[in-house]
Amino acid sequence: MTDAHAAPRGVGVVVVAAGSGARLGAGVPKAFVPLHGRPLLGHALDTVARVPGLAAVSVVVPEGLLDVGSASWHGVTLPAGAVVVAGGAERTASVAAGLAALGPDCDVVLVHDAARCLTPLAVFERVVAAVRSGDAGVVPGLAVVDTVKTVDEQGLVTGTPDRGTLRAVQTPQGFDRQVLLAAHASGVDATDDAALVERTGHRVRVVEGDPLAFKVTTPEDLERAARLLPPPQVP
Ligand SMILES: Nc1ccn([C@@H]2O[C@H](COP(=O)(O)OP(=O)(O)OP(=O)(O)O)[C@@H](O)[C@H]2O)c(=O)n1
Ligand SMILES: C[C@](O)(CO)[C@H](O)COP(=O)(O)O
Repeated sequence: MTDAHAAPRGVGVVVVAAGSGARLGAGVPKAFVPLHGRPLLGHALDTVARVPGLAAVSVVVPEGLLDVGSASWHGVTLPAGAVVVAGGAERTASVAAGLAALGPDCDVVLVHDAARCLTPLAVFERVVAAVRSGDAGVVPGLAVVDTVKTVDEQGLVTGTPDRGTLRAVQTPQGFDRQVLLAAHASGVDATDDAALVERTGHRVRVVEGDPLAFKVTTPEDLERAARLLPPPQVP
């Protein structure tokens, strides 16, 4: 856990962008689909570059898009010093690859979905502040507005959890770096990084998320993002 008495080092951010985007069905990997003329990944990185205390960034992309080096890499401007690495077949493997590529200068790590490309900076700041306050893991979340049912394989309801105890969680998810490394060392797959940390017995806190941190998953989500993002300024 981050030592409250040691001088804090910086914040590292792993941006996962290696998914195929099957549900979006755009014909190119989702993070490289344009939104107002620029890839979702570029929009996500605009905000990552403004995270206070930023010390390292790793961007995880599909193997076929590792051709970094051109001035405008698939229309994406990388934050200074960012490294680009290949992802894995599942999100967990992509996060592990990005985590391994982060430089030594960070003690707090944020894991962020490129697909949550409109996440406001304030969410990043809330997550970092909570990790720095001593929580091993911190996730942004929103209260659930629908009643949620658990079901069996036949679709029969097996229970109705108390809605007041549920949160729909988003990214960036923030962690003490050593805790996240240990959690990923298990090699287990999970739908988010906090679940891996929870399994190691560490405390994970939920802070307030933001509706703008929604994940672009379907064509309708992409249309919604286009409506929400102010159009680019024409000189
Ligand atoms: N093997 C994978 C799978 C997902 N991701 C990233 O994890 C985030 C959340 O995943 P999701 O929205 O499910 O993206 P896709 O896997 O691309 O979507 P789909 O399931 O529709 O193919 C995205 O930024 C995606 O690029 C990744 O880096 N590596
Ligand atoms: C990490 C995540 O965005 C938190 O809500 C989510 O679990 C990713 O799920 P996906 O199926 O990989 O999109």
